[in-house]
Amino acid sequence: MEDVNLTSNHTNDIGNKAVMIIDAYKAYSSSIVVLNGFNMNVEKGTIYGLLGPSGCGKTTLLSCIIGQSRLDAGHIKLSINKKKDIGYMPQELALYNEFNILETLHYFGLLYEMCYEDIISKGEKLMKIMELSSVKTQFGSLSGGQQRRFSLCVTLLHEPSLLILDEPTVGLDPIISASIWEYIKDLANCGKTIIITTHYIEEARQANTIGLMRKGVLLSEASPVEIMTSCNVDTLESAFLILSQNHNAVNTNMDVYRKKCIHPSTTTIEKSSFFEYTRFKAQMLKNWYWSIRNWEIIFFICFLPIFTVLIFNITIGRTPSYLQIGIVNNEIPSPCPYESNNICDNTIPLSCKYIHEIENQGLSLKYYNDVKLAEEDSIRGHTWGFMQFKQNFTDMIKVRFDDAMDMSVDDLEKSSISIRMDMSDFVISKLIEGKLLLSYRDLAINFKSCNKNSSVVSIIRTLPFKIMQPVHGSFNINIVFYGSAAIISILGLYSTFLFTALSINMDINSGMIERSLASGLSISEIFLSQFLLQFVIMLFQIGSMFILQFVVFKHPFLSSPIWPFALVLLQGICGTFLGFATSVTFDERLTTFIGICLVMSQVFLGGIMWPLESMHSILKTITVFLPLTLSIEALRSMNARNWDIFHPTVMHGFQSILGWILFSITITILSLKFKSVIKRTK
Ligand SMILES: Nc1ncnc2c1ncn2[C@@H]1O[C@H](COP(=O)(O)OP(=O)(O)OP(=O)(O)O)[C@@H](O)[C@H]1O
Repeated sequence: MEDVNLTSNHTNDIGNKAVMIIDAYKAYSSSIVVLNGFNMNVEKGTIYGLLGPSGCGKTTLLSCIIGQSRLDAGHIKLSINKKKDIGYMPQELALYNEFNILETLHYFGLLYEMCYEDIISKGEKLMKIMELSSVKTQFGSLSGGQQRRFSLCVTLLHEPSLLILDEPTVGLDPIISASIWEYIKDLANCGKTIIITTHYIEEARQANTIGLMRKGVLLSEASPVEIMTSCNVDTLESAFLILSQNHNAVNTNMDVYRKKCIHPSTTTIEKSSFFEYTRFKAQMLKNWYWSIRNWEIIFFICFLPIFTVLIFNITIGRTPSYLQIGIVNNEIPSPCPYESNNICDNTIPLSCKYIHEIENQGLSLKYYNDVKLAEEDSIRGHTWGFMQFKQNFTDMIKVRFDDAMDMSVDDLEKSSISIRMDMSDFVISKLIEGKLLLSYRDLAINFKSCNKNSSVVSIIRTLPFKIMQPVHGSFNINIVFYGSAAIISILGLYSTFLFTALSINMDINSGMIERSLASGLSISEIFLSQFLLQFVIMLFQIGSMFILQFVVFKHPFLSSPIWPFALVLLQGICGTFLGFATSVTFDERLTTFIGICLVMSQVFLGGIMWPLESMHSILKTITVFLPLTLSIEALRSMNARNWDIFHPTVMHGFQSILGWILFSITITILSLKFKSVIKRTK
């Protein structure tokens, strides 16, 4: 919403006038000058018909009168100074299709600080006048004419003294239009002032005064009869044609225009206060109705993180089953015919003992008598590779480790296990490689129970490493645990961003925000109520993600839950503010693209797919400024390393997310200040 400049020396002492506009200027750009020295006077208790061709600036003018837009220069003086003394009916209906009539009346009534009984009695009276029936009917299911009449009911509900009606009869049949005009005339007789715009020029004959607007100025302002008499015609349409032809519009000289705009514009309408409990309650009530009517969206947003965490844990990091490798064992006819696999039994060949450990690692084996066959099967994709034990493998390996220096190349070859793998799949080939090494390690462990001096044991003990307990983490390393912090953080930020941007955009597109702001609601109340709704959803989302991840799927969680929870909550809050910032700065489509960019960049550049350490130093510096990079690292460090809040890594994570929250708030404030954003794009 644009701010409205309020200067104290412009009082609303304007005698019998309800509205005075003095020397008004307004342009959207150098090519769209809408008001160019515009003057207008509306007497109290009269109907003022504002006429002009489409696009001449009627809506812009009305929006300046109600304090939604600001003039570039000039003065607006009103006999009233509070927004709630104005009843504004926008050109578009700007009401929720999903709400029923009672809910809509209840919302707007509360915005105007009316009590429930008052809302009901006045609402029913108006409904009768406008010939509308059940209050339980959904607004969206009313006919076009009924919707327009109901929109007028909403405008009249709080009995305002100044009514501003933007094309109230557009698209209505003549009978309904006539009944609306009759009612408007009754209101004027009761002392209300009405400004009405219409495309139907002849309809405006019923107004007390008519203002003919063209190219940013008022061509004439008088009673319909006076206008027709002065032009010597008997229809308003002809009069308008003559006046337009006589008017020599000059192209606006922008330098002159800018000089005019040196002095600030003024208006006597007050800005809505920052916070008013009743209006906030109205907004919360609206959010409640909205959530019930759009339960699918609420359900999706609440369960999106749960569903994703479930899928993540169920699908990623699991060991692929039925990984088959081929075995060619020239030492003994395959498969090994031994009943027991006693590791200490020296009569069992070493190849059989090793094959047994491989089976224990969950790999399935396919035996071949010929290397050629094993190779062909592997090329066709029936196995992930094959290994070959040579003849006398056990004997040769003993020699290799007892007396390797004197061995021939041929014997050395016989003491090796040849492995040929399908390396086209990175994950599976690395997994099989790891399993083969692990089965070798297990073979070694099992041998410990046998003769410790055996030469075979010495094979196992050839590596000069003693692997000790890890500093952080466990031997049972898992990609899912690595991604744990990232998945929670991305869901925490993205789902709140999505929900906020979606609901604010829906409100902007329906025109509901514009209409509510004209009814006195403040931007702070809109954001606060949206934030509260979002906060409740966020608590549910984060709570359920934590329970699933750390209780059900037992991801490492070494720290106290307070700081990790607080960090994810801040990430959610950041998503909410980013949602505000983008939805008030950009339109719906751009907001969607920004959301997608946010997730993609975070996934690919934020150290989620691959460690940051592998990135080019310039890219690494850039990624630090993404919303989640540092806070994901902080969360991972708290959970897996038990680092506290004072550790620099954790501290930087908190600082980074707080910085992004501040950045989003700043963008929101700047957008609201410099752009007329709480408006549908025309
Ligand atoms: N937010 C905006 N940004 C840029 N241009 C705008 C904006 N709002 C209106 N305009 C332009 O200003 C001019 C006046 O528009 P406005 O809606 O005030 O006219 P109008 O007389 O109410 O038209 P209509 O009778 O068709 O509703 C139009 O050329 C319109 O395109």
